[in-house]
Amino acid sequence: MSSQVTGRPAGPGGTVKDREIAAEQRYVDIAYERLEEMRAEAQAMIREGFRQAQAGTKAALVDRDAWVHQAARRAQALDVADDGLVFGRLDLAVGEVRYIGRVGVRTPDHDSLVIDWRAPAAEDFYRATPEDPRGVVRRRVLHSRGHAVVDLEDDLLDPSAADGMTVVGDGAFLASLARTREGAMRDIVATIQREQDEVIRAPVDGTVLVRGAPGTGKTAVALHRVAYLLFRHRQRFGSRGVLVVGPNPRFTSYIERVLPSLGEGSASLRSLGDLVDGVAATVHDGPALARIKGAETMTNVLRRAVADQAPGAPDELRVVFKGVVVALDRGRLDRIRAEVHRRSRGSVNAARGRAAEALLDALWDRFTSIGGQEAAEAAEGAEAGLWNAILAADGLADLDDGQGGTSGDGSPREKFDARVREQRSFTDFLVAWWPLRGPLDVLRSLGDPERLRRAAGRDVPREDVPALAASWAEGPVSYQDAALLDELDALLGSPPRPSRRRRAPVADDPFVVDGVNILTGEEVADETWEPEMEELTTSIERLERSRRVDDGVVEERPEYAHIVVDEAQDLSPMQWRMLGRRGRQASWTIVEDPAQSAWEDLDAARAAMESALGGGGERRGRGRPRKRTPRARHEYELTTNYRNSTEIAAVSARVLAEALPDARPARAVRTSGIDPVIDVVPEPDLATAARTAAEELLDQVEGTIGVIVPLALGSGGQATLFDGTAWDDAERARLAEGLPERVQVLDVLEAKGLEFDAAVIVAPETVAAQSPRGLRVLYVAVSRATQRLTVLTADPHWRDKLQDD
Ligand SMILES: Nc1ncnc2c1ncn2[C@@H]1O[C@H](COP(=O)(O)OP(=O)(O)OP(=O)(O)O)[C@@H](O)[C@H]1O
Repeated sequence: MSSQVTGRPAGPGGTVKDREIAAEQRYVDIAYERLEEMRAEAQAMIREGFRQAQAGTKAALVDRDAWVHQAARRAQALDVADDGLVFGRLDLAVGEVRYIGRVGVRTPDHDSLVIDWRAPAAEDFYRATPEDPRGVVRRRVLHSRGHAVVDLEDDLLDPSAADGMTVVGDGAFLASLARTREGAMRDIVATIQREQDEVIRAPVDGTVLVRGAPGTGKTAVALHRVAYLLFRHRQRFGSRGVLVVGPNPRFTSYIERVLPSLGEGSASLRSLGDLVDGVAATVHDGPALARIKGAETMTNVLRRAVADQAPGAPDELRVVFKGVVVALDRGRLDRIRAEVHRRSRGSVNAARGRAAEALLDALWDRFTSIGGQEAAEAAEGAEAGLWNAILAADGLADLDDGQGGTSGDGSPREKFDARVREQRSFTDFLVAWWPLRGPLDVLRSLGDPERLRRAAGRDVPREDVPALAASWAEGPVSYQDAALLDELDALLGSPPRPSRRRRAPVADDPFVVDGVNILTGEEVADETWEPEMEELTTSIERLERSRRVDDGVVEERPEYAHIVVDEAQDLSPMQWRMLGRRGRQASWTIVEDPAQSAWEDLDAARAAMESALGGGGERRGRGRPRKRTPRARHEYELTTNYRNSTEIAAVSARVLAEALPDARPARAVRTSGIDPVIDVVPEPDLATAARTAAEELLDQVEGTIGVIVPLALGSGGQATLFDGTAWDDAERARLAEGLPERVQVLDVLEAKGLEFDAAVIVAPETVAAQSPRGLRVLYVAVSRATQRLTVLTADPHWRDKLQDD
């Protein structure tokens, strides 16, 4: 066996490596040429499709539609291959060579030039190891800049079969891990490791649960799995949608380029704070409030809140029928409301019609019980008698039609209903007494401590009511509130949206007031009724829409076919319910690290997660509840830390040992030779010291620097901060003032899932003390940096805890 190793001078062509690079470049050039042709073909197909679509009949349009759609997708996918089209090569023992790349490229005769990384034939690239070479002799990674191959790295997997094969490499993979972080996550398509690939290609149905310590690639892997699912099961996931949920908008903007760089722009990326349309949470509740708001018992509180009398609702209903005044008092109205709520589970707004019926029933009961019917008949009889006398005197016929002396159609009850419905006093009452409410109205109404006390029952300790009410009375919506708003939305049922197809006007409908049907909230057309038109959504239309998606306008769907939940360890039961409603039939990918959990009651969160994954959660939108089927579960653990240097990983391992003595840290693979700095600073000087540390780091690293401070706990009964520094927005802005953009000042919760070249952790003792799970939150903070870590503490014990013995 002989194989050459890089670096040796190799005559006029440069080093062995240079020659190998040149050879690969020739192949890559051919692949790019073909890619250009394919791109031109796809563009031509789209142009032609649009041209024919404009001219053609509907049937022809549908026919053409499919291939236009295909072509458009193809063109989109080909666009992303501009950078690093080919990144891998496999030399198989059978003599076959396979090139692996971002997209598949074929010759006009359909021979494969480049295999898409997600295709089955590419699997060996990620799975082969020296212990299990799977027929691979050499695996080569090509590093490119644009179209140019700039470096190579080989793994010899089966030396016995490598006769004459050149092997080059100098740790380019490890070097790539140490690269500068530029504030956005990058795809790892060329260097996915075997254990990661198993997750990416895990079975498509059921739930994939991935655990791993910080930096093991959980987020990266989850995103690559989305690209894989969309590639291999486009029909299922592309049309019904994939949702990726992260902890906060900072995180979603950190990861948002990964999928487009893999050619997938169609997944919806949302944070827990903006998952509900129209809601953008900006603040975190302090731990005490978050615990209350996140607990599943909140569902009881919210149910009671929507069933309570709406603010400003009238206490009495009065109508007049045939001169008889019929009234319902507060007690009676309360009983009616309770009964209607009991019968209208899940859609309070849509129950207004039922409320109207119940009121009419009660009014009729009241009318008959006070002898109104007889009084009305007597009055009618007297009136008719008088008329008959007048008509008889005039020689005209008797008014009596033989039907009992009353005029008009229907039974007495029907007449009663019709007359009452027409009365403005009835319709106005209905609108005020059973208003069509939005989730935020209801939540804000709980800002009234008295109302909240009624709704809270025994589900919220009395002493917590004032702080809870204060947090809802005014101020911004918090992350936990977003889940409550979603719960309320499910309870209330969205008021029906005005339909695109306008309804035919219903002549004389008493529930239509000022052009709006007060039972449904729907606009009712007056003059311009259009008959129902056949709806035809073409791929061309969808394509237009998906362009908007690329521009950042992603439509929220009521439900998705697949949901990815990142940082799942932090979800409260109420947040799981919010997700469950969006994935009752979905398959799931859940990534988490229980050791990083800020949530106190992990067992309750687990139970809520199981319920969400099992299809639990009320329906959003309409439609019949679907049958639940047991979900398969596939569990994986990622064990290698690709983010932190071994030196930084050692500090985070010490925090982990404090937080969870039995937990196992991941194995870091890259040693930098740079020890973390742990300094003791007097408390009042912490902010200044943090700024100075950030300024020093600006000279030491090229990429991003995160200054991670304790939580700014706001109003609402939470603990405030230790003396000296309140880490609120103003203080943070002061700290960041004048520093370049690559320095970010953020709190420990915002830092979730992010990474920086360098991190400054301020006041670990405060972070640890801010909540019962403070040590785990600190564990998150110290595991953010790739190259350099500075910790500033006011407490010498903390230096001793974190420092190497
Ligand atoms: N196979 C790989 N090749 C190259 N880089 C990788 C690989 N796997 C992970 N990384 C890099 O390691 C870093 C950490 O990855 P990621 O953020 O996905 O980890 P995580 O497990 O989600 O961490 P955390 O729990 O802290 O959020 C990222 O910069 C990612 O690009």
